[in-house]
Amino acid sequence: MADLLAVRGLKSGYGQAVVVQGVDLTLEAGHSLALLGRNGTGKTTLLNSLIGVTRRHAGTIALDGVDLTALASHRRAAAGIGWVPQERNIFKSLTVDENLTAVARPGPWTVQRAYEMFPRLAERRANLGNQLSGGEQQMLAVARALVLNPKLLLLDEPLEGLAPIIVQELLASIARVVRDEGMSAIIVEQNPRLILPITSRAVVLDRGAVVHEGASAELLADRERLDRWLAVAQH
Ligand SMILES: Nc1ncnc2c1ncn2[C@@H]1O[C@H](COP(=O)(O)OP(=O)(O)OP(=O)(O)O)[C@@H](O)[C@H]1O
Repeated sequence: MADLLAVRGLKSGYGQAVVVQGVDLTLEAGHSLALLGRNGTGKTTLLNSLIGVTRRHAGTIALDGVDLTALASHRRAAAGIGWVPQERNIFKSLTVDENLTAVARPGPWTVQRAYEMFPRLAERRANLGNQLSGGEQQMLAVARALVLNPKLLLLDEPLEGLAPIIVQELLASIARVVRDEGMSAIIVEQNPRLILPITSRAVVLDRGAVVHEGASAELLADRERLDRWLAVAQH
């Protein structure tokens, strides 16, 4: 099958600083990729480089056969990249329902279907964005990206800073979206044990370079690698 995403020799960063040090990355349609690595290894920078908000020094990025390399970020979004940054971009003065209907574009991911994935949002549809908890805001941010009907969803640490019970609920919703519904996605996450069970592929970054690429299930079972790259103590 042709790759949905093809990144070749990508070097990118901020100003003169090169953070992503020559990354090759591919993802087939219908797959989800866990992007792992210790703090400061360039996970967010790589994700931001796909949507085009960093400085590119070298390399190419193609989505579904379309070369995105020279495109501005809004044109990459129009080409099919749905981006949920760490800041959870939502309209705080609009209701949940308005947040979704304001941005929805035609496609399989309707507002109704987003509510099926995130039942808590359906309950909160009349609440304003600023009346939602952090976890609910994150659910709304993901749902907003979905109803844009992207070809590829980018989630940057969606579970960060959330209470454990909300982490489980959000993770279950993300699993429904990527594993059961086959939405192609790249998910940045610190904790491999949370994200590897719900993704099909895994990439580990170290100092801006890919040090491992493989099946998520394989990495989850590999204590030595988890410990070496991610310092996950396993007992
Ligand atoms: N806006 C920026 N300007 C300059 N340098 C930055 C900027 N954002 C990040 N960096 C630097 O780039 C490097 C990689 O940061 P990045 O946020 O991509 O790592 P990360 O793997 O996502 O880490 P974390 O898990 O802590 O979010 C770090 O050294 C960081 O200081």
